[in-house]
Amino acid sequence: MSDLLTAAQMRAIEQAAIESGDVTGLELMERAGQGVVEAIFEEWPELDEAGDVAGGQPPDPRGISGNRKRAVVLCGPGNNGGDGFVVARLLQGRGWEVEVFLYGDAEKLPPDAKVNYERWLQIGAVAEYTSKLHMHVLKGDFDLVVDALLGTGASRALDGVLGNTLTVLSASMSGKERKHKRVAIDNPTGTNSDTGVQLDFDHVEWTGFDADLTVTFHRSKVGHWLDFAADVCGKIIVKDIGLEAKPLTKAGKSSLAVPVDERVWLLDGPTRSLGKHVGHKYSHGHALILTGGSGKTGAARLAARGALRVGAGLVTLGVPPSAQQEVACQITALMLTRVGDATALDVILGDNRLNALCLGPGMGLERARDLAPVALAAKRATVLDADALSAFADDPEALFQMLHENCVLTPHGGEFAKLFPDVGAKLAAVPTKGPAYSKVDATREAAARAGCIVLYKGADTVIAAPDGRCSVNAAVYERAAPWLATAGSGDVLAGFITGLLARGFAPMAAAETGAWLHVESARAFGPGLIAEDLPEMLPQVLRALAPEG
Ligand SMILES: NC(=O)C1=CN([C@@H]2O[C@H](COP(=O)(O)OP(=O)(O)OC[C@H]3O[C@@H](n4cnc5c(N)ncnc54)[C@H](O)[C@@H]3O)[C@@H](O)[C@H]2O)[C@@H](O)CC1
Ligand SMILES: [K+]
Repeated sequence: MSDLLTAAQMRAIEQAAIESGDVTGLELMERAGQGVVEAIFEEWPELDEAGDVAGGQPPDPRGISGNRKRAVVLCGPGNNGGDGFVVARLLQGRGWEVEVFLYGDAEKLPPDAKVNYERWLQIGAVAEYTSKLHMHVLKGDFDLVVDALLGTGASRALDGVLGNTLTVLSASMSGKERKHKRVAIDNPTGTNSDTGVQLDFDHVEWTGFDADLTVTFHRSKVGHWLDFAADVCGKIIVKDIGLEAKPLTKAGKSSLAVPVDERVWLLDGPTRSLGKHVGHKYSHGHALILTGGSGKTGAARLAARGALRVGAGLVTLGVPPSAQQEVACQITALMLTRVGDATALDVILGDNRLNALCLGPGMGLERARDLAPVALAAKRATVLDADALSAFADDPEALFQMLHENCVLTPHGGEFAKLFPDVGAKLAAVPTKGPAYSKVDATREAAARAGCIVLYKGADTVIAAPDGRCSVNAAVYERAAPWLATAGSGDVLAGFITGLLARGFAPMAAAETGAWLHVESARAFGPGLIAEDLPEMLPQVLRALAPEG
């Protein structure tokens, strides 16, 4: 999958293509409409029978309409609506019966949309989009409903006519009983294409357009992978509309978000190690994972198992004396060392072969506060998770001052909001104007402030570096793994990242690769997963990726 674009980036690319004279806006709109129609028939070939009419040919004027497929196209007031008029015309050209509804004032349509509105008027009617529309659709025996109401220009709260109708339409026709398919053009109305967040609407159970398929153009948009949108896009198909990637300026490029895929592992996963002696355990690094006290060591043990499975040569658990017995009884391939306090840790870190640290899982707030300064002063690649983040909730600045560029912070939503309260508040706010602020923006801002990698967890995990690099590891669509939301799963993730750091992965690559493998391990196991299973699935996942690795 290629870069993910914001609405502004997409507009800039379109604008540059239009200004270069290579293509007109009208041509782009035609290609967009064609792309949607192609995607519909690729996804549902059965819809292409088009009654008794050959694809692409005008309908038989004798009108044997019994078998004709029927579509409702809902058009909005902008260019997304313009795409809808193109789709209506092309479907009709393939013999479909098409009903078109317009939300908004035809006189105020932007120029290209207006042209396509008028082209449609030559061959069909346009009805007003009213709050009663859903009744019509519900009663009708339609094969397809096309949402061309709002696309990348959706910018504010929905009004009652738009919101109520979409809610009733979606809510009353979900599930298998529904006969028709639903396609959203560019993004389902009710979502913001930058943030994936649901547009505001004063309705308790507001759902928006719940699509089976979302057809977008040139590149997928960031919002397709984040938040609520991932629940309602159905499936994403990206259609080429003849735009080249080049017009993004250098500044624009550095603000791209990229999706994480198997390349993060394949790049150097199978071979990455520290020294020339690939076969030696120290050449695969040595991770130190600090545990909590007696009765609280499970989380760190999970992390340690993850670090070992992902290929760290050695993994040692740093335990307080009170937990030594407990941990010793539980481990085999892992090692154990006493880390009673900060002084003890300082001594242990005199061994330079300890090249990656993990602080946080089950550690306890007090121990985390005590040990973090020494651990961070040692300047080893370090993962800070769970208690190592919460320990600084009252004074995040104290933590930021100690962090260095080889650190990876792995907060979930609650921890993120405590460490970066102003950023969290911006993310939670419902924007009424201006560009919307997404989880991508928030994670980037947090990484810049912390001066290290921030991995903001969720089904839509976002990973950012202080220099603006950013990637999205989304466990949605065909990668959905809802069973990953299980106790201890985050500890294993911290362990994966620590193990990769020990092997010499750069912090950003370690975070991306760890997050990607985490989801793959969950998918390989399937429902019923518990955190202990995640490290054990890794060999299978890695074998499938690089059998010789
Ligand atoms: N610009 C281009 O050249 C192309 C644009 N394309 C299509 O154009 C879309 C973007 O077009 P626009 O920028 O016109 O944006 P949209 O068509 O998404 O929406 C803009 C219109 O909706 C109104 N609006 C925004 N939020 C609203 C709300 N909550 N309730 C009611 N009305 C609201 C705005 O006032 C404006 O009239 C893309 O998503 C894509 O589908 C494609 O045709 C490809 C080419
Ligand atoms: K739409």
